[in-house]
Amino acid sequence: MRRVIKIGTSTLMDVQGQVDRDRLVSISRGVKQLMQDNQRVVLVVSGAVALGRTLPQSRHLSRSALASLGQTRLMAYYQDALLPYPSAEMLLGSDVEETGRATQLTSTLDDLTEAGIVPLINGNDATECHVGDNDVLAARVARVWGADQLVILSDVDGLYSDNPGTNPKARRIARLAWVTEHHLSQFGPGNPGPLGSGGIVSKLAAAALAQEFGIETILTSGRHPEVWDWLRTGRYHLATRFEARKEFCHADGTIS
Ligand SMILES: Nc1ncnc2c1ncn2[C@@H]1O[C@H](COP(=O)(O)OP(=O)(O)O)[C@@H](O)[C@H]1O
Ligand SMILES: N[C@@H](CCC(=O)OP(=O)(O)O)C(=O)O
Repeated sequence: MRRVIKIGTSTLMDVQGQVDRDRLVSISRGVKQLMQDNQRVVLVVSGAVALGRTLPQSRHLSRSALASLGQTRLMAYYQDALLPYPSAEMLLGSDVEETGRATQLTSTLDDLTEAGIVPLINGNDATECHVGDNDVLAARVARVWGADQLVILSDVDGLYSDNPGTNPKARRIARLAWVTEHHLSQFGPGNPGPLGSGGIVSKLAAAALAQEFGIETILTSGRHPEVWDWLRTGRYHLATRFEARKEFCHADGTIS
C-alpha cells in the first residue's frame, strides 16, 4: 500500500498558532504504525509559513520569506517526532508531472520508502507561492508515484454541504463518486480556517486530480487520533471518501 498523506497547517498548529505537540506525537505514532505494517508513506507537510510567523525575526517578511524561515523548524519537528524512522526533505514545484522530473521523483520516492525513510515534502514557496498549493501538490505526487490512496488531513472531518464553520446545519458528505466542475463552483471559494490557506476548494481540486488517475482520496480531520486506525482497517467513520474512478487515464493518455 502506497499512501501520500497531506497534513495541513490547521492539523499541526493549535488555535494560538503554536505547534500542537500532542497532535504531532499522535500523527507520528500513526505514521510509524503504518511503517511497521510495511506500508509506504510519503508525507506532504504544511506549516512553514505559520511556523515562520512564530519567530521574532518574522516582522515585515513576505510569505515566501516566512516559508523559508519556518521550513527548517517544520523539518526539525517532524524529523524528531518520526524517530527512529529517518526522514528526508523535498521542496517541490508545480512541475513535478513533467516527464523527466516525474521519472526522477518516482525513483527517489521508491528508493527512500524502500529503505524505510519517510519523505517529507513541501511546496517550494521561495520560487512559487500559490494559495492552497499543498493539497494539489500532494495529488500530483500521488499521481506521479502511482499511490493507492491520497489522504488529506485537515481540521474538518470531510466535505460538508456548506461551510461547517459558519453553518451549523451543514451535513457531511460521506462518499463522492465523481468531483465535477459543478462541485468546484458550488463549494467555491470554500473559505479556509484561520490557519489554512486553500480552503475546501483546493481539497476538491486535489481529489479530482487523484480520481482522474484511479486514486481514491480520504478527507478527514487530523485532530481525530483514531484516524490512523481507520487507515489501517479501511473503515472511515468520520470522513469523505472520494472514490477512485473505475475507468482511469494512464500517464500515457490511454483510458482503461
Ligand atoms: N463545504 C465545506 N466543507 C468542509 N469545510 C469547509 C467547507 N467550506 C469551507 N470549509 C472550511 O475549510 C477549512 C479547511 O481548509 P483549510 O483551512 O485550508 O485547511 P488546511 O490547513 O488543512 O489545508 C475548514 O476549516 C472549513 O471551515
Ligand atoms: N507551503 C506552505 C503551505 C501551503 C498550504 O497549502 O497550506 P495548507 O492549506 O495549510 O495545507 C507552508 O508550509 O506554510
